[in-house]
Amino acid sequence: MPLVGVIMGSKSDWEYMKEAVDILKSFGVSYEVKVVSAHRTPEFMVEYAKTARSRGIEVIIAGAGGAAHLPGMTASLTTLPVIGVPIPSKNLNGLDSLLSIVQMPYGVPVATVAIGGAKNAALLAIRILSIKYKDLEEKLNKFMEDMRNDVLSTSLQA
Ligand SMILES: Nc1c(C(=O)O)ncn1[C@@H]1O[C@H](COP(=O)(O)O)[C@@H](O)[C@H]1O
Repeated sequence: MPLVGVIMGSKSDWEYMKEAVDILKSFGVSYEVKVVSAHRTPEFMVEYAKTARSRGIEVIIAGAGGAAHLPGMTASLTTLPVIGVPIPSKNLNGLDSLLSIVQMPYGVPVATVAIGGAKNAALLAIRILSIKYKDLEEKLNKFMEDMRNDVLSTSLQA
């Protein structure tokens, strides 16, 4: 049963959202991936969000671009944590996506990452899951240690 639901407004978002899936895979976290659109498939979005918790999903990562209503609308239909990924858009470089996702009204939180920040969305989902799954805490410690060593071992030619 998947723990993370990765959803996106269009298959055109996949080039960005794939990065979240790659991180989940590298941590051995189970996931499902679906195209769900608040605009184009509103009934499916309602069904997806309302059944997610009972199907065993614990965190939802939702990516959308432009008038990015999917993350907020999903958060309005479930009590699960929703992490929003603003997808870089063609005309406004994702600033529209960012503002659509981040400015949620009180009562319906969406944890918004940077424009195109799908990798951090996955890492945040894993941090949330690590409260319950101790093996993930260990893997996160290792990930951070590797990152630290990588930076500290960098030598630049002056
Ligand atoms: N923002 C949304 C929603 C939504 O929020 O429900 N559904 C599709 N879209 C976005 O429209 C953009 C263009 O989609 P197409 O490439 O399919 O035309 C995508 O970035 C998608 O996330």
